[in-house]
Amino acid sequence: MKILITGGSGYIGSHTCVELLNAGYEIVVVDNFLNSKAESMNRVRRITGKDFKYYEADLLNKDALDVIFSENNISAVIHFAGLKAVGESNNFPLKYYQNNVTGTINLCEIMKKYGVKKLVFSSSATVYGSTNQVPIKEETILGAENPYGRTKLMIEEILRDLYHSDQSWSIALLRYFNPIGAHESGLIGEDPKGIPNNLMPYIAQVAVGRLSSLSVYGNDYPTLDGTGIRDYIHVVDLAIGHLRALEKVQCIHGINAYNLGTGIGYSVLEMVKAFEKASGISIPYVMKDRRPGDVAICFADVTKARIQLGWKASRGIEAMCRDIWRWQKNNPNGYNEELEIQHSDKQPVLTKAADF
Ligand SMILES: NC(=O)c1ccc[n+]([C@@H]2O[C@H](COP(=O)([O-])OP(=O)(O)OC[C@H]3O[C@@H](n4cnc5c(N)ncnc54)[C@H](O)[C@@H]3O)[C@@H](O)[C@H]2O)c1
Ligand SMILES: CC(=O)N[C@H]1[C@@H](OP(=O)(O)OP(=O)(O)OC[C@H]2O[C@@H](n3ccc(=O)[nH]c3=O)[C@H](O)[C@@H]2O)O[C@H](CO)[C@H](O)[C@@H]1O
Repeated sequence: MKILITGGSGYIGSHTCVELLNAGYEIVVVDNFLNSKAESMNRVRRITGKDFKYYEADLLNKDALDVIFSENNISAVIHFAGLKAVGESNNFPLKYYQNNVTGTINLCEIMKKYGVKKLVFSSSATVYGSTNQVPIKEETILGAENPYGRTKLMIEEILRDLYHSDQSWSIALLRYFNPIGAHESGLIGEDPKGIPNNLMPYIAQVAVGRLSSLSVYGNDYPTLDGTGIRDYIHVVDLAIGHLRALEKVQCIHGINAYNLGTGIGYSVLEMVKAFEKASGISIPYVMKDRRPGDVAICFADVTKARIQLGWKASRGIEAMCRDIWRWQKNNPNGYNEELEIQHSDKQPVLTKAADF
């Protein structure tokens, strides 16, 4: 029995592949490589010493999904595949609804056809909108502020309807806070296309000389130093959270949302200092106006995941910064540096990468 990982070549997916393989699971990956490189799959093999199949295919192509399910004995799905850039989603909402929502509906239809009803879904703290009640509990009223966030909210609703129509489904909705860091091998990590939107990849690219200085968005928030506070979580802790959620959906029916964070908030300037300490490199920054749509403080109440999944993040910001730096230093241009990509186990191309 195999676990299908959609979007498994991406940042969080590749780290989860490592943890699944290390825990003895057999996996199969589907990704269209729209926002990732196949090289991450080679790196996962290098880290784990284990082999697995991956398919270059798009969730918008239902026939391709059908082939994947027919060729593999899949018992459960971890569904990462989706577009995730907030700004881009404002400019191209249809692309986001099409990719994220239709892609998920296609996946669920094929899962249903093959009687696979165990699903772990990548949701986001973005479904809490601009709530200012912290720590944020799962019961907080939901409301997203941009098309990306609304795709996550809609998918959560669709999955709730699906469960209510057929209670033999088991679904975990994992609401990630701010995933950062990299595998301690330095072989896989976050490799954003273009200029990073998010804080830590931006800082890492300043450190490695790809960008000149960080813009700090707002120093007049009601926080200790005026800068925004977030709940940063090490991507390996997050990946392990998926294993616990997978175990949960394998033994109970139902649909449940879980916050995956540390429960601790750090400000932008605290993160800059922590990164400087871990890397020994000074990060020049300039204060700018607030970024539209940002909240002052956002961190999770993680009690539910601790009690119901038996999961708790264990890595602190020192480890997060150290591991980002190791990844960035060893791979200053992300996965682009690898000249030769071996496709030994790559499955036939089932569809071209989406061309919206
Ligand atoms: N990274 C974060 O800060 C964060 C926070 C909250 C939630 N999430 C969610 O977690 C998931 C994974 O995020 P990530 O940071 O690893 O992103 P990522 O972009 O690195 O990984 C997503 C992967 O999905 C693939 N993909 C996208 N659309 C596809 C499609 N239609 N068919 C096949 N493959 C497709 C991409 O090529 C990519 O490899 C996403 O759903 C994202 O919305 C991420
Ligand atoms: C607008 C945006 O992308 N929002 C996404 C981002 O939220 P977040 O805003 O929580 O993450 P982020 O990494 O973009 O920003 C973290 C903090 O750093 C600040 N900052 C960020 C970048 C920078 O160059 N300078 C700077 O000061 C920012 O104002 C905030 O206070 O990540 C989340 C991950 O859970 C969700 O996916 C959000 O939808």
